[in-house]
Amino acid sequence: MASSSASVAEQARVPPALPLPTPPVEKFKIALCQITVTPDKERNIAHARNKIQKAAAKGAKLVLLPEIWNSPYSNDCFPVYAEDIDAGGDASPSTAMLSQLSRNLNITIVGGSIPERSGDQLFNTCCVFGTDGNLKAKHRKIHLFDIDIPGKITFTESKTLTAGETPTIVDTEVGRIGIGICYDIQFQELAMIYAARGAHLLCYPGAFNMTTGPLHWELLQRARAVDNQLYVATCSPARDAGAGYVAWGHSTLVGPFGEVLATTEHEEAIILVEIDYSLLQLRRTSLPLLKQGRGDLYQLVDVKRLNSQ
Ligand SMILES: NC(=O)CC(=O)C(=O)O
Repeated sequence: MASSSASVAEQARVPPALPLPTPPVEKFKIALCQITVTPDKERNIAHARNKIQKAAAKGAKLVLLPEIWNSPYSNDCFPVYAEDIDAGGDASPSTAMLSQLSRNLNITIVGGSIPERSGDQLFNTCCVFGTDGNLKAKHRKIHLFDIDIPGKITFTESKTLTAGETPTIVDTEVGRIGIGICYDIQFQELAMIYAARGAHLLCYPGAFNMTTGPLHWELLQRARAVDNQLYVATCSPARDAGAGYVAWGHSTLVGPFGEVLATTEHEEAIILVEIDYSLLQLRRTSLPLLKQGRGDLYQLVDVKRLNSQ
């Protein structure tokens, strides 16, 4: 808790120019696997397996999957397709596959998201596996997708899902990665906290829709990247125009100047692209935003860190 001698803001203040940790690798290939999702869960798992193997064979050291890749994206399906990730094994065939592949292929996997059952609650959860096959982090979507755009789209994830309570930043063999799921990208403070904690890359598995997709998908990714001067990767399911929820697609990698480095349309695709972390420091030297922030006028407060002190 905050002591009386220092204000809450002073205690939780995030230094504007936290030194960037030295990443374990400077350059590597990331694969964004924009895959089709069907009502057949076994097929979805086998299909994701196949695409991850293909990506690794092409040299990917980090593979990113879409939001809700083992199930259709619907409140009716979440309870039916949900897995008990903590129980593992047969209780979570989707994450068992990711764990096995990350170990066998010696790659890091940011495993999109799947519906997770934990006791009597359901979450929209992303699992990160290291090259040893171990679960390094689990991010439960913090901001549930409850929106109502009249005549366009209404969706209420909170009908079935519970929101996560923790930002997730993880040290992997391919750098320090901050995780968000889809709607989490709308909330700039989450990305700012990750940047302040030294993230090199933000990964957002997402399934934007046909209204917010064209308006916000690329804009938000570029905004998060340019504001925080880091890489931002997104991965969507491929579009199925006949599905109840139609995904926008357009999985993308954005660089630390806000530049789109690679993207695609809405069909199935594996986007393979190089990340060069040496650009992070270069861009931050050219454009010293982090040093120039006016901490005397405004500050970012890391409430989670403050509460754990
Ligand atoms: N699945 C989502 O969270 C979708 C979303 O954020 C959107 O804007 O579309």
